[in-house]
Amino acid sequence: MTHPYRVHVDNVSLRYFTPQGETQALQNINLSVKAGEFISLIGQSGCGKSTLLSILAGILPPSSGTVLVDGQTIVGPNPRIGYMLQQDYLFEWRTILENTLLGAQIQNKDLAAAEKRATQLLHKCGMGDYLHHYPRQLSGGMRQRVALARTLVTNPDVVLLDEPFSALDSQTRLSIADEVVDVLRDEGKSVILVTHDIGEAIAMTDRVIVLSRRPGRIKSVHHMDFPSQGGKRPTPFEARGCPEFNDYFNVLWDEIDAHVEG
Ligand SMILES: Nc1ncnc2c1ncn2[C@@H]1O[C@H](COP(=O)(O)OP(=O)(O)OP(=O)(O)O)[C@@H](O)[C@H]1O
Repeated sequence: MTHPYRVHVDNVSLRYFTPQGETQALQNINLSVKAGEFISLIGQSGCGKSTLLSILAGILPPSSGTVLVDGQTIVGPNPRIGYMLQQDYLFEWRTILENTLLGAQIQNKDLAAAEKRATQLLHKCGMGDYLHHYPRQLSGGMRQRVALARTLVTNPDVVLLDEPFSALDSQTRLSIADEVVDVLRDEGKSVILVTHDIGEAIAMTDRVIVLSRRPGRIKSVHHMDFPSQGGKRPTPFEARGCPEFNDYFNVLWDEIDAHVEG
């Protein structure tokens, strides 16, 4: 059965309970993502972006509401959902290929098939010459490319990206954004990106969702429509050169800034 949306967040709220008291982190979040669509979540620090991503990943149960992937309720970590974090968490004693295979081993997948896919993915991510290197031999950008291949090796339908480039220098960020988007679009994934970088959200995703100050609610939704270049959406780097980029930036800046004013 096909569902109109790959991911559907239905009225999700989350309240943290600690010895210091309660924190209402998210309130009545409704959101859908189509197959192959890229969205981003932006908002002030503490508005609940990472909390929402943890709920989507199935590692934090919502206090109320549900998350569905193709109509199926997410009740825990799910192989259909891949999660790429700010830190790459590569194991230093495993080669690049062995690191990439990790998820497939944990999920008891056919290892010969997984090795073939891992090798293909590493080539696709520009790491084909480094299969038998160790993480310490790689730059930060190269390590994140390996982390992407590792996230994709089990072929999840949905990929969650939590500030995936924030540990990288600005030049590397720009080039890796192009490569990551290229691989994820080519693989047909649905992507949910959390970032503090408004430019990254505009350049990389089809829709930017602004969360309000805590408790996080959806404040506004913005479609990033760029004129196609050669029949395709411009790459993140090309998008930054389009006049629309500055227009979107100003709108989103105001959205977040206006919010600070209260
Ligand atoms: N484990 C926890 N226990 C209690 N409160 C928490 C916990 N994790 C987060 N919070 C609180 O919930 C709110 C949302 O936090 P969250 O980390 O999701 O925000 P964020 O938008 O991702 O922030 P940032 O942009 O700074 O990473 C914050 O007020 C935070 O202090």
